[in-house]
Amino acid sequence: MSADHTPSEETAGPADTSRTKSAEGTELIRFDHVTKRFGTHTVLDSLDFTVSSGKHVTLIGPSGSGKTTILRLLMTLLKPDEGTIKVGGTYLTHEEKGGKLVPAGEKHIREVRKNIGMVFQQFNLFPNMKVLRNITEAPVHVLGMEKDAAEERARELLELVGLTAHLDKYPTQLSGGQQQRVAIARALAMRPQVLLLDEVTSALDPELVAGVLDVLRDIAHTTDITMLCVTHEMNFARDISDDVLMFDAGRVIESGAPEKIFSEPEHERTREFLSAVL
Ligand SMILES: Nc1ncnc2c1ncn2[C@@H]1O[C@H](COP(=O)(O)OP(=O)(O)OP(=O)(O)O)[C@@H](O)[C@H]1O
Repeated sequence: MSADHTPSEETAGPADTSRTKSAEGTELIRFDHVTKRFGTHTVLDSLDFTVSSGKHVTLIGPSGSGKTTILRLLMTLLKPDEGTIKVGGTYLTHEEKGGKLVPAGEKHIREVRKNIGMVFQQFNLFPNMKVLRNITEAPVHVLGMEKDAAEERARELLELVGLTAHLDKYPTQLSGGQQQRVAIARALAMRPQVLLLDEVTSALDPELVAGVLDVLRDIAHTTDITMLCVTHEMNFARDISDDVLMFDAGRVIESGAPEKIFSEPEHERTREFLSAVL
């Protein structure tokens, strides 16, 4: 579903964000016949899609169409009722034991999930830790990074998100937009292969939205990280996406390059949705 993307040297920018380099264009995320129900409500209906390494893929569609559910499945905050999910060629939902596929255990899930970083609507920073420590905490305690190396990396990332002057502050001393930029730096500090962005500006005051989107545009254009993004910011989606997937009722009804989806949508539901949001 995701279009091929020609490898480009210019994507190897100042913040090399991938922990395990995988060749650009290889399959990084795979959903195979994934069904998710809440009670009798089928939110994802035998969903198939793939995201290739290095791509920026945006999920759009009406409220309740299942976009956030996809990100929550990838974060293993939810489990699918049917189907399988792979990240970097490894099952997230299952593991192979004795030649058989069995439901994944906690250890396996933790290992695969290290490849995935997520930024949520609410910034979810540790309130009792200063900005620098918010960013170094997981690399030190989860990846086992040396504290000095983690701090050096955190300083680089704070520069990337424009917050060098604030590293010694507590989250409550920052604006919502600044807190969200710390959350972005914190996610990148784990050197994930894929960054999941779930409506990261929807909890922000309008005047703070542009600053956060600019930082994400910069990351999209100067690093080789794969992005899977749910957003209602259509101009942002148009700017950063290699592929846009239009969801309706738990299925992808249309997909393609942003120029095609935004300018010449084929599906009536896509046209209706875009005319309501653009
Ligand atoms: N934990 C849950 N329990 C019950 N229903 C849920 C749960 N999480 C999501 N849903 C329902 O699943 C459907 C899809 O939700 P989801 O958040 O994935 O939609 P979305 O496309 O991201 O919508 P939005 O754009 O409004 O965020 C909605 O009808 C929602 O109410």
